[in-house]
Amino acid sequence: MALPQITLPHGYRWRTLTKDDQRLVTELDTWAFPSGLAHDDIDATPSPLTWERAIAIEAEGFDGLAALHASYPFRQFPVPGAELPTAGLTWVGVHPQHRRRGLLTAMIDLHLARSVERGEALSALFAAEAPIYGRFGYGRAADDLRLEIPRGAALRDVPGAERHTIRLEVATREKHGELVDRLHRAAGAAPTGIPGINRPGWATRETEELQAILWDDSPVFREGRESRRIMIVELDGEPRGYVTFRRTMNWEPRGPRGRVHAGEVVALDAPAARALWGALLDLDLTNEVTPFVLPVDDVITNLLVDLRAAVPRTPDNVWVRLVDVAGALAGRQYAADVDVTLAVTDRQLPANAGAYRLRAEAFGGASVEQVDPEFEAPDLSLDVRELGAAYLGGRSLAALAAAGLITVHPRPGQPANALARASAAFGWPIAPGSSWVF
Ligand SMILES: CC(=O)SCCNC(=O)CCNC(=O)[C@H](O)C(C)(C)COP(=O)(O)OP(=O)(O)OC[C@H]1O[C@@H](n2cnc3c(N)ncnc32)[C@H](O)[C@@H]1OP(=O)(O)O
Repeated sequence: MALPQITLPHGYRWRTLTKDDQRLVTELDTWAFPSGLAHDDIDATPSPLTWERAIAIEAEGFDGLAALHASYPFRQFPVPGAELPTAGLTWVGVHPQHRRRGLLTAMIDLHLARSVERGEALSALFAAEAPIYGRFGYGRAADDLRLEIPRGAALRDVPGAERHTIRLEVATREKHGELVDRLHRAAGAAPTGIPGINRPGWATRETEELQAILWDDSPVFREGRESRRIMIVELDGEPRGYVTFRRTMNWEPRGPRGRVHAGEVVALDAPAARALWGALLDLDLTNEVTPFVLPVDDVITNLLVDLRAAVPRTPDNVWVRLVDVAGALAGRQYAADVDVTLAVTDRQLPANAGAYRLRAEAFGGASVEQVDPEFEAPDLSLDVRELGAAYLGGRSLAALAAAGLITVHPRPGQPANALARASAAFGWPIAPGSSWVF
């Protein structure tokens, strides 16, 4: 497929990539993200890339690649009460010799143009550095929770947890791939068991490449940790949840100080979650459990008697950009009835700029109509970046307005507060978040 016409700075040209370019990609990638690993070791592991979505930049008189970006084709990216085709921007890197010349800017323009062509209403990403992507219309849409939970930390009781049993095995795709995929999807589709109330941002590994990298267990990437293990919680022989983990050992004068590095902690209901966490917090020779990323409202926040002792931190998780504002607004559900007109600015995608009247029923259908702001005065004015931040339901429009990032236009004689109503509608009962970094 021909690339859309996006101009590069003088002396640079676009280059498509195939899997035969793996070494070039590794060389550029280790310039952008310093790594002590040998290139042969990196190339021996599966690549997560969907090659036809990986685009590089070459420079005149320069060996190798000057820059690279790619995206994952998420066809079912969860948004509040629905799923939307989404381009998961990833592997963005510019060789340090070519930085700050506008190559990232050109790559984002190309990425957005291709996303429009493919009909992807959203783009989502994890940011290597938080200040990079706001200028391109991405909003910080979700946070995640990092914990360091002391071994044996007291947990609240949940009736029925005691009926569960625990199985511990070495994790392999052959044995656990189907189970993990099924439970992960089910936990994202209905984290509270209420049909339709999903976890926005809970991306699944939709491609074969993403499945392959998930299960790869090359020793060079383990950093002294053991091979990947899995703990499965069962009720009457039926799997109800799992956690993947690796332990490290540390013998200190006061005794063993091992650590459990938990990958993904997933359970279908509260009793299963209580049983799983109870077992995870009770592994011999360890004194701490560090889950990788958890949703900020994960059940563990309410099960732990002393959350403070687990030193909670909440860095940014998924960033979201609306590629098609009308399609994205109509493509999610809302938590309250709403009728609001939004005036949206968008520097990179001017076709998005305009006024949109959004009408939706709580947890039902939504419709969006582009209107003439001359005749239909907007209630709120905001940039596409703020819309991205609020889109998954994890960041309140009212809080963004309180920070001066959204302008509210009061309507004379209308008592209802459009900001409060829109804020309630854009929220969602379950916090957004992805359980893995893409
Ligand atoms: C989704 C992902 O893959 S996240 C991974 C991102 N990659 C990395 O962090 C790897 C290391 N860094 C890099 O490869 C590069 O420095 C990049 C990709 C961050 C930036 O690439 P560049 O080609 O230098 O960016 P470009 O020249 O287009 O800069 C565009 C603007 O962003 C700003 N910018 C670029 N990088 C950063 C940063 N890390 N922090 C803050 N601002 C930044 C520039 O100053 C510039 O601002 P201006 O328009 O006001 O002048």
